[in-house]
Amino acid sequence: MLRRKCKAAVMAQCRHCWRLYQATPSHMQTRQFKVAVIGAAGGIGQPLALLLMTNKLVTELAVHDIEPTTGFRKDLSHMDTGCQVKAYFGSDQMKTAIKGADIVMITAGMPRKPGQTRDFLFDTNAPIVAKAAALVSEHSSHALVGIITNPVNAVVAVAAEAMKKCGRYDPRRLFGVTTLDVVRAEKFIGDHMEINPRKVRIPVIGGHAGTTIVPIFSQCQPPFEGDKECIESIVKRIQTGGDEVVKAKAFKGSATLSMAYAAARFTNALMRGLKGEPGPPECAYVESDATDSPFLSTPLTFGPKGIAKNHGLPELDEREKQQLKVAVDALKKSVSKGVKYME
Ligand SMILES: NC(=O)c1ccc[n+]([C@@H]2O[C@H](COP(=O)([O-])OP(=O)(O)OC[C@H]3O[C@@H](n4cnc5c(N)ncnc54)[C@H](O)[C@@H]3O)[C@@H](O)[C@H]2O)c1
Ligand SMILES: O=C(O)C[C@H](O)C(=O)O
Repeated sequence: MLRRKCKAAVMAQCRHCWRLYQATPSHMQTRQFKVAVIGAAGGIGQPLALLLMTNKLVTELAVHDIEPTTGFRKDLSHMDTGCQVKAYFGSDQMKTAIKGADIVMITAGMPRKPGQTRDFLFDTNAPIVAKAAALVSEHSSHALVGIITNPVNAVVAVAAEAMKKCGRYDPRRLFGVTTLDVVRAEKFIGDHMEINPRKVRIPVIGGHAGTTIVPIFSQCQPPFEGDKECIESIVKRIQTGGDEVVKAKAFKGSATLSMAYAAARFTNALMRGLKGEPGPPECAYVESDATDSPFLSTPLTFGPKGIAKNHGLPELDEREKQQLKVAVDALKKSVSKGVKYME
């Protein structure tokens, strides 16, 4: 049947002044996105869900946790943002939450306590990530997957192996979320230079733990103002930002609100890519051939299939080259640990 172009004008009422205005009929609106948050009832999951509810690109939000999510969903469902929220809980419902999702953000798993390293969480969190990754492969293989769960450096490799086992691994679609390192770098540099942190752009490459976090001050925009000692002290603060929060929260978890903010920024960048309207490059931990480490965070431009362009290593000064070398040695071990776990 030949389809005629619909010229119908739909009148809608402005919620502020009550005047009628011409609106786009719903069948002509551009398709927007279903995002699933796994581990949604947790410290990061709840504020992330809240931020995603307010993003106009998200039309369906699926919240899943092993803990009940019904009350949390009811709460979100009263928001007049135009995003429909659906709740799922228990291991059996994870697949339904994931089904048809354009983006799956995985934040399920244990956070660390003072004195623990992120690596300490591996045994608990690796099976959770492996299961979620396998379900994405089986039920929504086109989805872009952001892994927030620690230790990111190792569990992203776990997810990749789980997807390979299902025969559905696409390296353009799997990301370890390292945006919090970028957010911290921009904030600490902005404060130091007494400028708005939102005006700062700096690539933070490597991984997401201690010395694997490599902020590239030589490429900071606007150019960084400060001496070598000053750079060293801010680098150290970015690398230990997570420890700073873990210590301050004193056995009540790790970064949740700043992480939710960072994850919402990252999810928004992925959605802009899916729409074919990418913003500036964002760093994330992805399969990479830029160094000897099979995974590395570098600046990426997103597109309809995930990574449209991996910009690879930025230009590095001598100090940054040394830092990257240390990072790559550690990352190779973390990735091997993840791969071995899935053998
Ligand atoms: N990538 C980063 O920059 C970054 C930053 C902060 C925290 N993290 C990590 O994110 C993870 C979550 O942190 P949090 O503070 O939200 O922890 P949390 O304990 O508050 O929340 C985790 C949630 O995951 C749920 N969960 C556990 N197993 C699950 C499963 N099998 N299926 C579904 N849900 C499950 C729990 O019920 C809980 O609600 C931790 O591993 C933490 O280390 C990463
Ligand atoms: O430090 C942690 O354990 C959480 C997270 O990785 C962070 O950087 O804040």
